[in-house]
Amino acid sequence: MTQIDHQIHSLRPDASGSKAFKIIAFLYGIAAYLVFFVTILYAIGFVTGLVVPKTIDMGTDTPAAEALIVDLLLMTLFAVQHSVMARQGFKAWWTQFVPKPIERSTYVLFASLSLLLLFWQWRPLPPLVWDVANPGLAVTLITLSFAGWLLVFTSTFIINHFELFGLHQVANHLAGKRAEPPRFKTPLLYKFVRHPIYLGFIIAFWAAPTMTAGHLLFAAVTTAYIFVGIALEEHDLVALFGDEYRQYKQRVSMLIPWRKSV
Ligand SMILES: C[S@@+](CC[C@H](N)C(=O)[O-])C[C@H]1O[C@@H](n2cnc3c(N)ncnc32)[C@H](O)[C@@H]1O
Repeated sequence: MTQIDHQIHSLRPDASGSKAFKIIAFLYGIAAYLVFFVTILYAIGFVTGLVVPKTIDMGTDTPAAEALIVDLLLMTLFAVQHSVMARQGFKAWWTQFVPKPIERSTYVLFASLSLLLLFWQWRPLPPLVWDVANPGLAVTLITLSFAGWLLVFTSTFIINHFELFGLHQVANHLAGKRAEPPRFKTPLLYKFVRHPIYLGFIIAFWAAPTMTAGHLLFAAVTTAYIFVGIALEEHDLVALFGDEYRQYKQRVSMLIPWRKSV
């Protein structure tokens, strides 16, 4: 058994546990999923500036330098939490304390809470970088942004929405089933790009008719973080799936379907 095989084995949700624990774990999984769902809906409003009470261009009036530091700290907190807790080594360590069936739900809950903290504490940076005056172009950009969010949602369902957000694991545990080990998949959009979810986020963050300095900071830092996240994720995927993933990387672009990219 390789080290990775051992880690995967140790991450599989345990089919054991009392009925009461299984029910509590299931309810916890549903609660974590609902928190995630509210957070992602809020994220759409936060970035597009629509519907929600506090958007990326609202918040406490703060001197620019202070706003820059606060916003960078909030994004760093999210990036560190999101990346560190997703690594196989970290999962193998913390499942000594967190029951395996609820490991993914706990990850989803922590990621959602750090995003909610970002939305709450975000400081606006109002200077305009661009403001599209042409109504047709403005509508095209906002439509493109929603197309980005749609790409994110669709891709999660294509790869496995309920497993990504922990519901599959708690439902399996409740039913007394052992989870299957992770499988390499290239369904639909994954045949054209390796990271359609991340592509959707990039489109959603950049396609804005009004781009303030604060929004630009958010789009630039999250895009940089996505590239770091891809490097870390692909390192793990190569360790998990070996040549299958190496060949996939050679065959299929990272983000842009019509251009072979690394
Ligand atoms: C948030 S999803 C993002 C998936 C992909 N990077 C994207 O942008 O669509 C991250 C999870 O998907 C898994 N994953 C990514 N590509 C995969 C593939 N081709 N087959 C199976 N799992 C994959 C990773 O191991 C990780 O647990």
